[in-house]
Amino acid sequence: MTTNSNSTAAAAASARPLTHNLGYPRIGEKRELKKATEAYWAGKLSRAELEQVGAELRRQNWETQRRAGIDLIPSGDFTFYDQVLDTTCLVGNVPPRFGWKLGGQVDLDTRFAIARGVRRSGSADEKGSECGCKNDEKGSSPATYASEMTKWFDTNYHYIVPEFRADTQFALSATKIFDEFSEALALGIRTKPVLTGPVSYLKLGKVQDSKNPGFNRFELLERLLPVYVQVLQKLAALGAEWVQLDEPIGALDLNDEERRALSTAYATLAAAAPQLKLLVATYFGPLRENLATYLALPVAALHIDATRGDSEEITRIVNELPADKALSLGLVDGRNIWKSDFAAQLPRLQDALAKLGTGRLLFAPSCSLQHVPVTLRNEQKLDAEFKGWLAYAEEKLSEVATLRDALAATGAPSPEIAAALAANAAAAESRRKSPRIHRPEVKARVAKIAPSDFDRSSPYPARRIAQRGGSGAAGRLDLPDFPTTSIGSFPQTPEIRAARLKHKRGELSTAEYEKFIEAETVACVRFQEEVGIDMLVHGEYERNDMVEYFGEQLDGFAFTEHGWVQSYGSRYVKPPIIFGDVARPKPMTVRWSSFAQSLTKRPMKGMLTGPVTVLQWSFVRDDQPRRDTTFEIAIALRDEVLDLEAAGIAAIQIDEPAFREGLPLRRADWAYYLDWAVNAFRLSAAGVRDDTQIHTHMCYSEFNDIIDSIAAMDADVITIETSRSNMELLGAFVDFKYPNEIGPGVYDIHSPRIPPVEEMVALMHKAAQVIPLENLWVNPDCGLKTRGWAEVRPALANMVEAARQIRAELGNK
Ligand SMILES: Nc1nc2c(c(=O)[nH]1)N[C@@H](CNc1ccc(C(=O)N[C@@H](CCC(=O)N[C@@H](CCC(=O)N[C@@H](CCC(=O)O)C(=O)O)C(=O)O)C(=O)O)cc1)CN2
Ligand code: MET
Ligand SMILES: [Zn+2]
Repeated sequence: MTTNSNSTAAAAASARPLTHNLGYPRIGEKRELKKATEAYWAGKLSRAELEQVGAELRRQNWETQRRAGIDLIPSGDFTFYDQVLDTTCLVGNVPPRFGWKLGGQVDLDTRFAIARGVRRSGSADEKGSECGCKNDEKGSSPATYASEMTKWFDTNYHYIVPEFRADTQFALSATKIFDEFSEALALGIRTKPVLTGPVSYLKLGKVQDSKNPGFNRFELLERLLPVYVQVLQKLAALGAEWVQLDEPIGALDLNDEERRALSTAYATLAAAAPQLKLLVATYFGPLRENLATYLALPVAALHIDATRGDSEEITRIVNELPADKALSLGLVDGRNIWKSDFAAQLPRLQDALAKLGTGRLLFAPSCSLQHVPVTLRNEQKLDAEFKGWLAYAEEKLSEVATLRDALAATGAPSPEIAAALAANAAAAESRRKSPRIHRPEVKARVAKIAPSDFDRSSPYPARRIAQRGGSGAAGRLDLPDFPTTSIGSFPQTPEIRAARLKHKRGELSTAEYEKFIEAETVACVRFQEEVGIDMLVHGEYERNDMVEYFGEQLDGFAFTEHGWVQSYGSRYVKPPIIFGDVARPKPMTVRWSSFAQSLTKRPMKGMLTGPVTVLQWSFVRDDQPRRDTTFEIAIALRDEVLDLEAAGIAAIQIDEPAFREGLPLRRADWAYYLDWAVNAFRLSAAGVRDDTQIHTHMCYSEFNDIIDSIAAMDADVITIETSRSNMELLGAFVDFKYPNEIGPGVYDIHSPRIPPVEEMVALMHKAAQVIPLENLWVNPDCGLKTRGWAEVRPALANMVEAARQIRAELGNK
């Protein structure tokens, strides 16, 4: 059996740095994992068949990485849902409400239950019923709601939030990490198992303990460490040589206690498993004031993100790294799809090599490759020049190996290496010089932005009168008190997705496809009228995704066929690629908004995705600041907003659900971001007349610390997600005295549950205590695209009834 530990020896012998990888996408190049998982949930695939798909994906991934020239290949990075959830199962931290008892093994169905909740038996678990935005799948029984889900750092990936209580106990409760190591070993690959580190695990979770709400979860470290010790010892016994522990919290603001927890944890772990080489990985940002702590951890190697670090810090690390430690340089960007620029990297690497020597240097991508698509091989439709600029996961691994080979070569490089370097330089040059990237007219428009372009003509109180009337005058919109509306999308049924696929394949003409979408839109408008909603939406049936759809219509964006990335569980996104200056060749949404408005006398809300969200959910260019790209998008959206207004649309929603996610990981960097992000939104919105109502929508909570910036966006109406937190979120809006109109969500769209009228009335009462009555709207938490009609019909009918009751009780008209 040839195992990869031989390559460790080989590397030492030939004195070249080791290559390794932190994690590989598990979804499969054709989304095999999604299809199998959803089939299993639907009862169409057996547990054994699902496990078989998993095993096959792991085998392929390991083989791919070996072929690419990676010495230390990860295991344990595969997961059927989420790697943090896998850690929860490993350490037996299953929340008590799932009825699992410490001492047993956590099986696959319990994993899925934690992630998705358990419904009352008998309710269909259909494909479209998963949560749409962020959170849990509260089943009909309160004992079985899912664990919360939240954003993984500043990515569009969501992890399952660990829950802690004062009485939480841990025990080794899953064999997955051992099984996968042995599985790979049987294939001749001695992998490097990957675990979420204990301190990040605690930091990224939250206390859910009604008896001890103020409990400090770091007190659990002592109880948690023995399980990690057991895991490490068992891995060592199975033959592991290296183990990777992810502690990405190094990129966050940490307090002294958290830093101490890192020191304590690794002192314990290193002492308990002296035969193992521990590699602690941090990524997504520089270490700053956490640097000394990480440098002092008693481990074999420290991995840092060299694509997001600052270069002075990296130089310091190279110079100050203790002699008993190796440095893993994450030099190939795991968060973007661009090819590396070797010429820019090699000098710095040569310097690191000269200082550290081959034995103390490892090469890797910056972070797990789960944030990029699998392989470029299947992209048939990208033109050769453009494709030549890109690297997905598989290609990034080859880059790591090439960089190592180029550096390890003594004397003249081999012809292969020389050719690889030349090809890389040619690609970089072609991209730098491409006329497709630079559009002087776009840059000229950005340069011409005037301070007044960020401001509406009048302040909100005057706009309010123009829009909704007041002081005896009628406004442009005839709305009752507590107007009802929805957030935009209606159910994206399998029929709609199937029709779009047929259209894409050329099996359905554009005329036929549009006729089909029109019919769906008509039905949606009729439904909203019948149920009695005041401000309508067209349903967004024509959209595959709220970002990809705009990417497909804007210049400067490319879209891919297979560029899927996991967003959460079995839900994936295909982020468009922003490669050049952004421009709008023609109106994007006017056709559908006008069509929908023509069907009804009620106001039809135009529906756009905001500049920050488009940026945040795309792969972005790395040759200009994010701010500049966002302003280009904002100008394109501004033109669209004005076209909608000219087409007679009286209310336009500009969604910014990723506004919070875009916030830098370090508080010290917030002010700069908030300044340009707010301005980008204002630029997109401010061109309209006073009587055109601008809405925005956000569905990721925790606005408390940025509420003043949200107010500064100056939307006339903001709809936000609040129902799950029982309106807790509104606290921020009260303390701050949010000046404009607000629709706090009263219907949790992440759940298949139909909210009863009384419940929504009660939520409105809560909101009415803290928000001026005349500012309140009634709406769901988010769009309805992931729900089914069977739930949406009665839920919206109940919502309208709730608004009627509130109006009768508290309203004037
Ligand atoms: N970009 C983005 N990020 C976001 C969100 C979002 O809406 N968009 N919401 C938040 C939560 N994240 C989410 C991410 C994905 C989905 C989601 O529903 N994804 C769909 C894919 C959406 C899509 O692009 N659909 C395409 C392609 C659909 C498809 O798979 N078609 C089938 C065939 C159709 C069929 O028969 O089902 C195929 O190609 O094989 C379309 O509708 O055209 C999925 O994984 O199932 C929901 C929420 C945060 N981040
Ligand atoms: C993730 S926010 C979604 C907003 C969008 N307008 C929708 O309703 O789907
Ligand atoms: Zn939303």
